[in-house]
Amino acid sequence: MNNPTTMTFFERFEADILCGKKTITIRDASEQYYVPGTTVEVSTFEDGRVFCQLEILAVEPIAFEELSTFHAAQENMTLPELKTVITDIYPGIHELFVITYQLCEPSVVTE
Ligand SMILES: CC(=O)Nc1ccn([C@H]2C[C@H](O)[C@@H](CO)O2)c(=O)n1
Repeated sequence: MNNPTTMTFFERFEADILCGKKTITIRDASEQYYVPGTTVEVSTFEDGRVFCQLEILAVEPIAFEELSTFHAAQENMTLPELKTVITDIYPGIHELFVITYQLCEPSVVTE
């Protein structure tokens, strides 16, 4: 899918994204088509509630075995926690993509 404009996150990661502690997400090949420089609308996976916009900064392939404490810190996790999360979401997967993003400030609506 070219130039996707939406992304979902599990609700349990919302607070870390909004306070800037989580600055990457690691996804499977189906989500490799985000385009750096574009802005995506972000909603919860569970109920589709929109909670922010993110600017995509980079999309880079990575093997599961290459995940490091650096990636874990960017996810606000330890490396064992990150590997468990990914294994639970994507059992048996090796080819992954690191999507780096930054939080967009909410736009102010004026009259
Ligand atoms: C539908 C779906 O896969 N949604 C996902 C996938 C991953 N995440 C989070 C969990 C971890 O913080 C990283 C690494 O996969 O991305 C998610 O919130 N929602």
